[in-house]
Amino acid sequence: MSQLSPASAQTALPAMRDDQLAIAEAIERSWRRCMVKGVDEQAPAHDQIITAQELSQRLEKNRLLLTHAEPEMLTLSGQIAHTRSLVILTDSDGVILRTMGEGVEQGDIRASLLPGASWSEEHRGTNAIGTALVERAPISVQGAEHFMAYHHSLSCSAVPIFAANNQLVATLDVSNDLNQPQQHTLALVKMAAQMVENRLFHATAQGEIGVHFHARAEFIGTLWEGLALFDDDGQLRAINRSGQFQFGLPLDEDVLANRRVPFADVFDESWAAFRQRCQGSDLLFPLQLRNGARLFARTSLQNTARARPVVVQARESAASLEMLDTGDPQLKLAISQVKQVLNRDIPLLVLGDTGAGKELFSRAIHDASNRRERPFVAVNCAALPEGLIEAELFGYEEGAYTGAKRKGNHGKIQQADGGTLFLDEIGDMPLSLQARLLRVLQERCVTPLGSSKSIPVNFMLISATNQKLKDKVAAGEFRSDLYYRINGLALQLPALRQRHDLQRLISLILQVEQSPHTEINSEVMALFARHPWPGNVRQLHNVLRTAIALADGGEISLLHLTQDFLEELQAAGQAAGNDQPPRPALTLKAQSDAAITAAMQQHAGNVSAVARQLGMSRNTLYRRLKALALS
Ligand SMILES: Nc1ncnc2c1ncn2[C@@H]1O[C@H](COP(=O)(O)OP(=O)(O)OP(=O)(O)O)[C@@H](O)[C@H]1O
Repeated sequence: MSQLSPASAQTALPAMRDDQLAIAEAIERSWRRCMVKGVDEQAPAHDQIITAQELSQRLEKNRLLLTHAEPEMLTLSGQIAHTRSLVILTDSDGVILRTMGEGVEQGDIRASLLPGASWSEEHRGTNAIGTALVERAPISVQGAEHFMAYHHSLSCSAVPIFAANNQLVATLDVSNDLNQPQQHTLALVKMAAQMVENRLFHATAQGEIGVHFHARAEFIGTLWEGLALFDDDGQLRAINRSGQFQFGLPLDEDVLANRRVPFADVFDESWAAFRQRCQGSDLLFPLQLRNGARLFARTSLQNTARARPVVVQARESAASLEMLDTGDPQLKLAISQVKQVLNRDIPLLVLGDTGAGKELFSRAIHDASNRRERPFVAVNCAALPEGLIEAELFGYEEGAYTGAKRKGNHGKIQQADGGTLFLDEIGDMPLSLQARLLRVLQERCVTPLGSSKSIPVNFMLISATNQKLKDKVAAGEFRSDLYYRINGLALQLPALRQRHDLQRLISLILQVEQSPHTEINSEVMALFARHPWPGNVRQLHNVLRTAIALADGGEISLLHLTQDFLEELQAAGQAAGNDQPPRPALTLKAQSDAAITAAMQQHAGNVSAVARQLGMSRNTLYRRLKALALS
C-alpha cells in the first residue's frame, strides 16, 4: 500500500490550484507535443473516419460503457439544449461512439463529429477529447486554442472517464460553435462523467460491504463520496476514484492489481472492531485513517456484480407507481387505470409531452407487473439510425449484414421475451417497419434478418409518444391497424404546468437525488410555481440536480440557478404579460450579480468567504466573477 497523504485525505474537492491555469498549461503542453510530432495544422477536418465495420466492433466492445453513458448523455443534452451543442462519447482512443443533441453548424466540421471519427491528439492536434485523454484530466479548448485551423470555430469541453481499475475507458465531451453560451459547460460535463463513472463502478465492482466516506459529512451520499467495497473478511475488493484520492493512492494505476489490502492497512481500526461498531446501522459515524486524518463514514450492504441478474436495461428504475403518485388528479387517474388492467395482456399507450415522465411511468408499470423479474427493454424508435432499426428490433442471423457480429444477434423484441417491450417515440417509426412490427404483434413471433425461422415471443407491450398519433393516422403517416393494436388503453400524463403537485414532486426529486433535506427558498419556489416548464419534469429534474450541486449542500436560491434558466424564467415571465404578478425591478440575473458584488465588497474580495456566504463553490464563484470582470 503506498503512503497515505494527510493533505489529500482531508478533502475530495479539487486541489486549490486554479483550474484555468492548469488548463492553460495543459494546452501549452499539447501544442508542444503536436509540434514535436509534426501534426499538420491545415489538415482537413474529416480525414480520420474508421470503417462501418470497425465502428460496429468498437460499439460492441464498449457495450457496457454505452449502456451506462447513454442515460447521462441524454440528461446532459437536456441540460444544455439551449446551447445547440453536441454531446459526444468516445472510446479510449478518442473515436466517437455516440453523439446526442443538435451539434455545430459548419458542414465540414459536422462530418468530423460523426460516430467513427477519431479525435485523438495525434489525428486532430490539440482538442478537448484528444488532450483530455493524454492529460487524463478534464479540459476545455476554445477557438484558436485548437491546434488545427479547421477547429478554430469550435468550443469543446471533455472529461475522461475511468473504469474501477483506473483504466481510462472513454471521454465525454460537449462541443458547439464558439458563439454559443459556454457557461457551466465543463462543470456539467464533469458531473455527467462522474455519474457514468459511478454507474460503471457499481456495475462491475465486487465486494459485500460498502464503506462510504468523506472528510465532510454532507458529501456522503453524493457523487463525490469515497466508496470502498470490502469482502466479508475485510479485504479491500474495489475502491472508487474519489476514495483513492482521499486515501492518497495513485490515480494512474490499478491499485488493487496483485495486492491484498486489509481494512486495517487503511483505517486505524481492526475489521472486527469496525464490524461490531457499525453493525445494523446506516447512521454516519467518525472513522480515522491510519495517517490520523478524520473522516465520516456510513456502511451499506452490496449486491456483488456476480450475484446480480444480467438484465437488459438502459437505466435502473427509479420509482414505483406509488412513489409517482404525488397527488396530481390526472396522474392518479392514470395510475388507477393501470392497476385495473395490469397483467391482463392489454397493450398500453402512454401519451404526454416530452419529458413528462412516460418512460419512468412505463418502468414503474413493469415493476408493478408479474413480469418484474424479467427484462424491461426500451427501444427509442426515433433515435435508431434507419439502417439499423430493423436489426436492433428483430435481430439478425450470422453474417446477415455488414458489420454484424459474426455469431448473429438477438433483437430487442427477443430480448424482451417474458418481460416488457417499451417502444418509445412510436410515432417516429418508419412506415415500412410499422408493417413488420404489426406482424410480430399479431403473430407473437419474430423472424431475425437473414433467417427463415420464426421464434415465439411473449411480452407486455408499452408504447409511448408525444405526438398526436390520431392526426398521424389521418395523414397516412401511421398505420391505423397498428394504432389500434398498440392502443389497448391510452394513458395521458399531464404536462408539468398542468400538475397540481409541484411541491411533492420536488420532494420526490430531491429524494431521488439523495438530497432529501435540501431547502429551496421561497423566491425560487414562487418562480418555479409560475414557470410553464417547456421541458416538463425532465427540465425540473435537471434544474434541481444542477442547483443541488451548485448549492453545495445549502439552501437553493437564485444564485444556484444557471444563467440560461434565469433567462428562460425572465422571458417566460415577460411573455405571460399582465396576468403575472409584478416582476422584480431588477432582472433575476442582475439580482444574483448584485448579491455577488455586494458580498465581494463586504468581504474585501476574499473569495473563500464570499463563496461560503453565498453557498456556492469557489469554482462557480470564480466563473461568475470572471463574467462580471471582478477577478
Ligand atoms: N415523477 C417523477 N419524479 C422524478 N423525476 C421524474 C419524474 N418524471 C420524470 N422525471 C424526470 O424526467 C426525466 C424524463 O423522464 P422520462 O424519460 O420518463 O420522460 P419521457 O416523457 O419519456 O420523455 P421523452 O418523451 O423525451 O422520451 C427522468 O429521467 C427523470 O429525471
